[in-house]
Amino acid sequence: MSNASDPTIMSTPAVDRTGPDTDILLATEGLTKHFGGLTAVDSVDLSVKEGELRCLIGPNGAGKSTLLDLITGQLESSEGSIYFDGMDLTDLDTHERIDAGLSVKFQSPHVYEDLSVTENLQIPLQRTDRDVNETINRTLDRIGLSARRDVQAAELSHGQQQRLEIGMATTLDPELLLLDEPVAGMSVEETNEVAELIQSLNDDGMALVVIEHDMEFVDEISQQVTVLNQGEIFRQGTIEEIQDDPDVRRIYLGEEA
Ligand SMILES: Nc1ncnc2c1ncn2[C@@H]1O[C@H](COP(=O)(O)OP(=O)(O)OP(=O)(O)O)[C@@H](O)[C@H]1O
Repeated sequence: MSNASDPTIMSTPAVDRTGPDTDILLATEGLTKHFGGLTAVDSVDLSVKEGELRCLIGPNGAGKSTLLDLITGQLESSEGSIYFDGMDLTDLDTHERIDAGLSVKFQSPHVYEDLSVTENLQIPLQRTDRDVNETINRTLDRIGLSARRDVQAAELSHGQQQRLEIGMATTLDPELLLLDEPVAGMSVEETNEVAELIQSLNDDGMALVVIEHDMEFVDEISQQVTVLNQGEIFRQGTIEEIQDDPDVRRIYLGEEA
């Protein structure tokens, strides 16, 4: 989505940071969140390029989920700005951010267990003029649940519920999908299925930010990695650079440098 035709938005700095003249899709600037005396996210400048797959890692309590909640608007920032696709999202609510092209899947499944797989997928399509049947069929194919389309969501395995929720988060083809620990508690087979799904979404051009603890999974899916520690960006680089960095091993893996 682009607002290049809107002169009021063109005159804002957001367009310089994430607009049509740059390949940066999301940029946070000085993003900060205080909880009382604790600074959970501390002056974070995070950039995500169009079509990029970036993993966000870091020790427990590093601020990963808080950063994701600030980007989606679930939490209000204490300081700083969030730019996305030429717009300043900082003061927009979550629904407006979704309309702008952001989507999120939180850690635990939020599917409607009493509804069928297809009925769950219809929920995000209520406000769209898309061809619902075509969109649902394409999504079912993408998440590998075509054969289970009429099954109640309560009957699905944990891994299938997670894939259904990724399907719900992607029916509207967001430009950026944020995933919080998408393979937590999954078997190896379920983890591999989600890895394939994430890669196919990325192959289709979707940018993703994935919070993850499982380094094997990060190694499998990731192009770029950001390490958060004590609310700050500690390192950024490729998975190889991050894995070989002795300071990252010390803070993240608990090893001595
Ligand atoms: N609503 C809240 N009120 C007060 N403190 C909070 C709140 N949410 C998070 N925190 C604190 O902010 C810090 C960052 O938490 P956050 O959950 O973002 O870390 P995380 O990197 O996602 O950790 P984990 O990997 O364990 O999920 C922690 O010290 C946490 O206790």
